[in-house]
Amino acid sequence: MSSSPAVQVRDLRVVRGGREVLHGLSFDVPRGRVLGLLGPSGCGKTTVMRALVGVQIVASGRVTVLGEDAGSPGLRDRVGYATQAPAVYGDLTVAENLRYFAAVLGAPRGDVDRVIDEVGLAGSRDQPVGTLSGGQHSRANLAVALLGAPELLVLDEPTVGLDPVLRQELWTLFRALADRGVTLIVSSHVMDEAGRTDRLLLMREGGILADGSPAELRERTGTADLEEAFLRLIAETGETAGSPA
Ligand SMILES: Nc1ncnc2c1ncn2[C@@H]1O[C@H](COP(=O)(O)OP(=O)(O)OP(=O)(O)O)[C@@H](O)[C@H]1O
Repeated sequence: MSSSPAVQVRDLRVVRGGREVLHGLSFDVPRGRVLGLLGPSGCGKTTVMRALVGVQIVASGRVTVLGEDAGSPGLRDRVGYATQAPAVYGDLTVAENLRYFAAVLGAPRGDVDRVIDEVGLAGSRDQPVGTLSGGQHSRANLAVALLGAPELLVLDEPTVGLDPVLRQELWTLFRALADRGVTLIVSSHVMDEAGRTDRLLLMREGGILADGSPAELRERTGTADLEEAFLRLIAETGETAGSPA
Protein backbone atom coordinates (compact mmCIF):
# COMPACT_ATOMS: atom_id res chain seq x y z
CA MET A 1 0.00 0.00 0.00
CA SER A 2 1.27 3.47 -0.89
CA SER A 3 2.38 5.78 1.88
CA SER A 4 1.39 8.91 -0.08
CA PRO A 5 -1.41 10.92 1.52
CA ALA A 6 -4.97 9.70 0.93
CA VAL A 7 -5.94 13.20 -0.11
CA GLN A 8 -3.90 16.12 -1.42
CA VAL A 9 -5.61 19.42 -2.08
CA ARG A 10 -3.68 22.31 -3.63
CA ASP A 11 -4.94 25.87 -4.12
CA LEU A 12 -8.54 24.76 -4.48
CA ARG A 13 -10.84 27.53 -5.60
CA VAL A 14 -14.54 26.98 -6.19
CA VAL A 15 -17.18 29.38 -7.48
CA ARG A 16 -20.84 28.66 -6.71
CA GLY A 17 -23.73 30.87 -7.75
CA GLY A 18 -21.29 33.38 -9.26
CA ARG A 19 -19.42 33.82 -5.97
CA GLU A 20 -16.08 32.35 -4.90
CA VAL A 21 -16.87 30.10 -1.92
CA LEU A 22 -13.47 28.36 -1.52
CA HIS A 23 -10.50 30.70 -1.70
CA GLY A 24 -7.42 28.60 -2.52
CA LEU A 25 -7.43 25.77 0.04
CA SER A 26 -4.44 23.45 0.47
CA PHE A 27 -4.23 20.49 2.82
CA ASP A 28 -3.24 16.81 3.01
CA VAL A 29 -4.97 13.92 4.74
CA PRO A 30 -2.68 11.01 5.71
CA ARG A 31 -3.98 7.47 5.19
CA GLY A 32 -5.75 5.68 8.01
CA ARG A 33 -6.63 8.88 9.86
CA VAL A 34 -9.85 10.58 10.84
CA LEU A 35 -9.96 14.16 9.64
CA GLY A 36 -12.62 16.42 11.13
CA LEU A 37 -13.83 19.19 8.86
CA LEU A 38 -15.32 21.76 11.17
CA GLY A 39 -16.69 25.22 10.87
CA PRO A 40 -19.88 27.25 10.94
CA SER A 41 -22.76 26.60 8.60
CA GLY A 42 -22.01 27.91 5.11
CA CYS A 43 -18.20 28.00 5.52
CA GLY A 44 -17.71 25.51 2.68
CA LYS A 45 -17.45 22.03 4.25
CA THR A 46 -19.88 20.37 1.85
CA THR A 47 -18.21 22.10 -1.10
CA VAL A 48 -14.82 20.67 -0.05
CA MET A 49 -16.38 17.20 0.20
CA ARG A 50 -18.03 17.55 -3.20
CA ALA A 51 -14.64 18.45 -4.69
CA LEU A 52 -13.06 15.39 -3.04
CA VAL A 53 -15.61 13.00 -4.52
CA GLY A 54 -15.41 14.72 -7.91
CA VAL A 55 -18.92 16.13 -8.24
CA GLN A 56 -17.96 19.79 -7.85
CA ILE A 57 -16.75 21.92 -10.75
CA VAL A 58 -13.57 23.60 -9.56
CA ALA A 59 -12.38 27.00 -10.76
CA SER A 60 -8.72 26.12 -10.21
CA GLY A 61 -6.41 23.96 -8.15
CA ARG A 62 -5.72 20.26 -7.89
CA VAL A 63 -7.48 17.58 -5.86
CA THR A 64 -5.75 14.18 -5.71
CA VAL A 65 -7.50 11.27 -4.03
CA LEU A 66 -5.76 7.93 -3.43
CA GLY A 67 -3.16 8.93 -6.03
CA GLU A 68 -5.67 9.81 -8.77
CA ASP A 69 -7.46 12.98 -9.80
CA ALA A 70 -10.69 13.38 -7.81
CA GLY A 71 -13.64 11.91 -9.66
CA SER A 72 -11.55 9.52 -11.83
CA PRO A 73 -13.51 6.38 -12.82
CA GLY A 74 -10.91 4.25 -11.03
CA LEU A 75 -11.96 5.79 -7.72
CA ARG A 76 -15.63 4.84 -8.01
CA ASP A 77 -15.46 1.81 -5.68
CA ARG A 78 -12.59 3.15 -3.56
CA VAL A 79 -14.39 6.20 -2.17
CA GLY A 80 -17.64 6.16 -0.15
CA TYR A 81 -19.69 9.34 0.19
CA ALA A 82 -22.65 9.96 2.48
CA THR A 83 -24.39 13.27 1.82
CA GLN A 84 -26.49 15.13 4.36
CA ALA A 85 -29.65 14.30 2.42
CA PRO A 86 -30.35 10.57 2.83
CA ALA A 87 -29.96 8.57 -0.36
CA VAL A 88 -32.00 5.59 0.87
CA TYR A 89 -35.55 4.87 -0.33
CA GLY A 90 -38.29 5.25 2.27
CA ASP A 91 -40.54 2.52 0.88
CA LEU A 92 -37.82 -0.16 0.88
CA THR A 93 -36.60 -1.94 4.00
CA VAL A 94 -33.09 -1.42 5.31
CA ALA A 95 -31.94 -4.74 3.81
CA GLU A 96 -33.71 -4.10 0.48
CA ASN A 97 -32.08 -0.67 0.19
CA LEU A 98 -28.65 -2.12 0.86
CA ARG A 99 -29.13 -5.04 -1.55
CA TYR A 100 -30.16 -2.51 -4.20
CA PHE A 101 -27.14 -0.22 -3.59
CA ALA A 102 -24.78 -3.21 -3.35
CA ALA A 103 -25.95 -4.30 -6.82
CA VAL A 104 -25.56 -0.77 -8.25
CA LEU A 105 -22.08 -0.39 -6.76
CA GLY A 106 -21.03 -3.94 -7.62
CA ALA A 107 -20.34 -4.68 -3.94
CA PRO A 108 -20.43 -8.32 -2.77
CA ARG A 109 -23.86 -9.44 -1.47
CA GLY A 110 -22.25 -10.49 1.80
CA ASP A 111 -21.53 -6.85 2.44
CA VAL A 112 -25.18 -6.15 3.16
CA ASP A 113 -25.20 -7.99 6.49
CA ARG A 114 -21.78 -6.67 7.43
CA VAL A 115 -22.71 -2.99 6.99
CA ILE A 116 -26.10 -3.46 8.68
CA ASP A 117 -24.27 -4.85 11.71
CA GLU A 118 -21.62 -2.11 11.60
CA VAL A 119 -24.18 0.67 11.86
CA GLY A 120 -26.21 -1.21 14.50
CA LEU A 121 -29.36 -1.72 12.44
CA ALA A 122 -29.61 -5.55 12.63
CA GLY A 123 -32.81 -5.25 14.69
CA SER A 124 -34.44 -3.07 12.00
CA ARG A 125 -33.18 -4.76 8.86
CA ASP A 126 -36.68 -5.70 7.63
CA GLN A 127 -38.31 -2.38 8.51
CA PRO A 128 -39.16 0.13 5.76
CA VAL A 129 -36.70 3.01 5.99
CA GLY A 130 -39.59 5.50 5.97
CA THR A 131 -40.70 4.15 9.36
CA LEU A 132 -37.28 4.44 11.03
CA SER A 133 -36.39 7.11 13.57
CA GLY A 134 -34.22 10.01 12.41
CA GLY A 135 -31.09 8.46 13.89
CA GLN A 136 -31.80 5.06 12.33
CA HIS A 137 -32.45 6.77 9.00
CA SER A 138 -29.02 8.48 9.11
CA ARG A 139 -27.37 5.18 9.99
CA ALA A 140 -29.06 3.46 7.03
CA ASN A 141 -27.60 6.22 4.84
CA LEU A 142 -24.17 5.71 6.36
CA ALA A 143 -24.44 1.94 5.74
CA VAL A 144 -24.65 2.63 1.98
CA ALA A 145 -21.33 4.51 2.11
CA LEU A 146 -19.70 1.50 3.83
CA LEU A 147 -20.66 -0.97 1.06
CA GLY A 148 -17.70 -2.37 -0.84
CA ALA A 149 -15.22 -1.50 1.91
CA PRO A 150 -13.98 1.83 0.44
CA GLU A 151 -10.48 3.10 1.30
CA LEU A 152 -11.73 6.67 1.77
CA LEU A 153 -15.00 7.62 3.43
CA VAL A 154 -16.34 11.13 3.03
CA LEU A 155 -19.18 11.68 5.51
CA ASP A 156 -21.14 14.93 5.57
CA GLU A 157 -22.43 15.53 9.09
CA PRO A 158 -23.14 11.83 9.76
CA THR A 159 -24.03 12.40 13.41
CA VAL A 160 -26.41 15.32 13.01
CA GLY A 161 -29.61 14.76 14.97
CA LEU A 162 -28.28 11.68 16.78
CA ASP A 163 -28.39 11.30 20.54
CA PRO A 164 -25.09 11.21 22.46
CA VAL A 165 -25.09 7.40 22.79
CA LEU A 166 -25.49 6.85 19.05
CA ARG A 167 -22.92 9.52 18.30
CA GLN A 168 -20.45 7.77 20.55
CA GLU A 169 -21.20 4.44 18.83
CA LEU A 170 -20.62 5.97 15.42
CA TRP A 171 -17.34 7.53 16.49
CA THR A 172 -16.26 4.13 17.82
CA LEU A 173 -17.07 2.69 14.39
CA PHE A 174 -15.11 5.47 12.64
CA ARG A 175 -12.11 4.72 14.85
CA ALA A 176 -12.35 0.97 14.13
CA LEU A 177 -12.45 1.70 10.39
CA ALA A 178 -9.39 3.97 10.67
CA ASP A 179 -7.57 1.25 12.61
CA ARG A 180 -8.20 -1.01 9.59
CA GLY A 181 -6.50 1.58 7.37
CA VAL A 182 -9.57 3.43 6.07
CA THR A 183 -9.22 7.22 5.81
CA LEU A 184 -12.25 9.18 7.02
CA ILE A 185 -13.22 12.78 6.42
CA VAL A 186 -16.09 13.70 8.70
CA SER A 187 -17.74 17.10 8.74
CA SER A 188 -19.54 18.57 11.69
CA HIS A 189 -20.48 21.97 12.95
CA VAL A 190 -20.45 20.91 16.58
CA MET A 191 -17.11 21.32 18.25
CA ASP A 192 -17.61 18.59 20.85
CA GLU A 193 -16.84 16.03 18.15
CA ALA A 194 -13.54 17.69 17.27
CA GLY A 195 -11.62 16.00 20.08
CA ARG A 196 -12.36 12.55 18.61
CA THR A 197 -10.47 13.25 15.39
CA ASP A 198 -6.77 12.74 14.60
CA ARG A 199 -6.60 15.93 12.67
CA LEU A 200 -8.79 18.99 12.45
CA LEU A 201 -9.33 21.32 9.59
CA LEU A 202 -11.08 24.37 10.99
CA MET A 203 -12.80 26.35 8.24
CA ARG A 204 -14.28 29.80 8.16
CA GLU A 205 -15.74 31.71 5.21
CA GLY A 206 -14.21 29.48 2.54
CA GLY A 207 -10.72 29.43 4.03
CA ILE A 208 -8.73 27.31 6.47
CA LEU A 209 -8.42 28.84 9.90
CA ALA A 210 -6.28 26.05 11.33
CA ASP A 211 -5.01 22.60 10.39
CA GLY A 212 -3.52 20.32 13.03
CA SER A 213 -4.19 17.71 15.68
CA PRO A 214 -6.59 18.59 18.52
CA ALA A 215 -3.55 18.63 20.87
CA GLU A 216 -1.69 21.07 18.62
CA LEU A 217 -4.69 23.37 18.44
CA ARG A 218 -5.13 23.29 22.21
CA GLU A 219 -1.46 24.10 22.67
CA ARG A 220 -1.43 26.85 20.08
CA THR A 221 -4.45 28.61 21.58
CA GLY A 222 -3.66 27.88 25.24
CA THR A 223 -7.04 26.32 26.01
CA ALA A 224 -8.20 22.74 26.54
CA ASP A 225 -11.65 23.56 25.20
CA LEU A 226 -11.72 23.20 21.39
CA GLU A 227 -14.75 25.45 21.04
CA GLU A 228 -12.86 28.15 22.90
CA ALA A 229 -9.76 27.39 20.75
CA PHE A 230 -11.83 28.00 17.62
CA LEU A 231 -13.07 31.34 18.98
CA ARG A 232 -9.54 32.39 19.91
CA LEU A 233 -8.31 31.54 16.42
CA ILE A 234 -11.06 33.70 14.95
CA ALA A 235 -10.08 36.56 17.27
CA GLU A 236 -6.43 36.05 16.33
CA THR A 237 -7.11 36.30 12.58
CA GLY A 238 -9.30 39.37 13.20
CA GLU A 239 -6.42 41.03 15.04
CA THR A 240 -3.93 40.08 12.33
CA ALA A 241 -6.23 41.42 9.63
CA GLY A 242 -6.78 44.62 11.56
CA SER A 243 -3.22 45.25 12.71
CA PRO A 244 -0.88 47.60 10.82
CA ALA A 245 1.54 45.87 8.44
N1 LIG B 1 -26.02 25.24 -5.16
C1 LIG B 1 -25.44 26.36 -4.73
N2 LIG B 1 -25.46 27.49 -5.46
C2 LIG B 1 -24.89 28.62 -5.04
N3 LIG B 1 -24.23 28.74 -3.87
C3 LIG B 1 -24.19 27.66 -3.10
C4 LIG B 1 -24.78 26.41 -3.48
N4 LIG B 1 -24.56 25.51 -2.49
C5 LIG B 1 -23.86 26.16 -1.54
N5 LIG B 1 -23.64 27.43 -1.90
C6 LIG B 1 -22.90 28.44 -1.12
O1 LIG B 1 -21.57 27.98 -0.95
C7 LIG B 1 -21.10 28.31 0.35
C8 LIG B 1 -20.57 27.05 1.04
O2 LIG B 1 -21.67 26.15 1.24
P1 LIG B 1 -21.46 24.70 1.85
O3 LIG B 1 -22.76 23.96 1.68
O4 LIG B 1 -20.24 24.11 1.29
O5 LIG B 1 -21.23 25.04 3.40
P2 LIG B 1 -21.22 24.08 4.67
O6 LIG B 1 -20.08 24.55 5.51
O7 LIG B 1 -21.24 22.67 4.25
O8 LIG B 1 -22.59 24.45 5.40
P3 LIG B 1 -23.56 23.53 6.34
O9 LIG B 1 -22.79 23.25 7.59
O10 LIG B 1 -24.73 24.44 6.55
O11 LIG B 1 -23.89 22.32 5.52
C9 LIG B 1 -22.25 28.98 1.09
O12 LIG B 1 -22.04 30.37 1.04
C10 LIG B 1 -23.46 28.59 0.28
O13 LIG B 1 -24.43 29.61 0.34
